[in-house]
Amino acid sequence: SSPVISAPFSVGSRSILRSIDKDRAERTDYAVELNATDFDAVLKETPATYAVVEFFAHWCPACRNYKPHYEKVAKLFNGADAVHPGIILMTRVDCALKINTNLCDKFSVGHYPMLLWGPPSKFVSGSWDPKQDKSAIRSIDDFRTADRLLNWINKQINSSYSLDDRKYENEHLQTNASDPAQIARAIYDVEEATSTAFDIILEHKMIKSETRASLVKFFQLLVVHHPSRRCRKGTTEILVDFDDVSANKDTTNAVEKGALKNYQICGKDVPRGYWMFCRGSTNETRGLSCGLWVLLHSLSVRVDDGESHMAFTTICDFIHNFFICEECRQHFYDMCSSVSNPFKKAREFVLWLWNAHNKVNERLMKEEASLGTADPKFPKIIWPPRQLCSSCYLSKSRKDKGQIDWDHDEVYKFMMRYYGETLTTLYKDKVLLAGERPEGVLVEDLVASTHAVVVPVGAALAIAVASCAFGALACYWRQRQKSRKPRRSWK
Ligand SMILES: Cc1cc2nc3c(=O)[nH]c(=O)nc-3n(C[C@H](O)[C@H](O)[C@H](O)COP(=O)(O)OP(=O)(O)OC[C@H]3O[C@@H](n4cnc5c(N)ncnc54)[C@H](O)[C@@H]3O)c2cc1C
Repeated sequence: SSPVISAPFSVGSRSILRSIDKDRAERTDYAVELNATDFDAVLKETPATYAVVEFFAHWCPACRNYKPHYEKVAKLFNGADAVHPGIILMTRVDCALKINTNLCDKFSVGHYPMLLWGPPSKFVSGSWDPKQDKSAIRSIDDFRTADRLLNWINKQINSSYSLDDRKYENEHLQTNASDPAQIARAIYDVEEATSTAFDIILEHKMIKSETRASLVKFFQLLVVHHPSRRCRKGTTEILVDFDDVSANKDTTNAVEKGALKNYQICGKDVPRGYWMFCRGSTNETRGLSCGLWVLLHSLSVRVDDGESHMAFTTICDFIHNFFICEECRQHFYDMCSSVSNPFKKAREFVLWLWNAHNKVNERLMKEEASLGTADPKFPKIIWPPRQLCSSCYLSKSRKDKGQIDWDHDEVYKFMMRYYGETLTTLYKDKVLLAGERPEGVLVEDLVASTHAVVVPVGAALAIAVASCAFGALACYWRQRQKSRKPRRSWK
């Protein structure tokens, strides 16, 4: 029988998906444009050691002329193909936008463009005053050309970056495709994809009585296995209250009333429009759909044998009901439906998803080539390439026959490493746990340092009651909770 429930609606297309990505991320530029709503969040979360903020006004001709210089430097440090990633975050704030007036005032912006430099954390809820002697934030006084700006930076941090620096590029491969360490940065994309997907579900009013169960199941999967701690935490909060906000009432009504809008699935500080691993070289490519794939793979490598088939149906149902790209849902649905025997081992599920993704890659490879819609920097490839995992290829692979002989044991090992160990929460627990929490709920207790979840008795019960009606995964999950020792009692 089919593992998925039937689609109750028909929305979306690839173009919608792309326009959403486009709306959400201005990705033609390397410097990240921030505004008063995301300034603190982005600077707080960036893994970079230093930040440059350019305050400008979009009407200012000098700023327009300066932009190519600033971008030249930003290109070295920002984006998926940065030559020196993770060191300096280059940003800009348009002070001509009303929303940014206070922000620009706080940093004493008196002329355009004006550039400030400092550790990202110092900009968070920060200010700058030219009269202030001792400030971790400094004004950059020599930045008129790309060369001069880079020189100024080099002097600050004793570096010798050059505008001519080039990353070693394999002839056929993208730099990020051949560097296994890059996936560690994808934790941000997985968070952004989770948050964006949830927003889309709400914006498009996709939670209906027919789809509700599949969302709850997916949330349960996220609570236990999402690679980001703060997404596990946020999802738990939603799940604990999900019945209150949506069950026993008309779900659509509850959603329309905005009850779920108050919940932020990965917390309030998740950066937006900031795809790191999934940043395309044009506005129309990558972003959300790349982030979703990475999320799905990172879930697949975290489930146990006993959960594998339920995780599979949960993901199939979720994509089918909630992925806004119609064509994608349909193709994925077909692949899900062709699985006839339940998975017994997590390995089978991991490899199924890997193979399904490669089937999509193979199809899109041809389609994008004929339509000219490929991201020139990230053409589709059959994955993983040899450069990433040479042992995944059996030595006698018959490349000439257009066929790859995979060593599936090696592929499995590689997937576990790549999406498991390497892709994991980077930030400090303390910072996360300082966040607000709903009254009486010690949500941090729900999230242990491993990917297992430790739930205080009350919360376990609340979630179980809210979810057990929806199927085996919930009950299985509930049992897992019961068998774990609560760290602190529920208050
Ligand atoms: C479930 C789903 C179905 C989709 N179906 C369609 C469709 O039918 N038509 C369509 O036009 N678009 C579809 N998309 C979007 C499309 O697959 C890509 O996500 C999008 O084109 C962006 O491509 P990308 O270059 O960022 O790489 P993606 O394909 O998004 O991959 C993201 C990253 O995952 C890694 N990766 C690549 N292949 C594999 C693999 N086999 N196993 C594990 N990791 C891998 C790579 O590091 C890659 O950069 C779908 C997306 C999803 C999530």
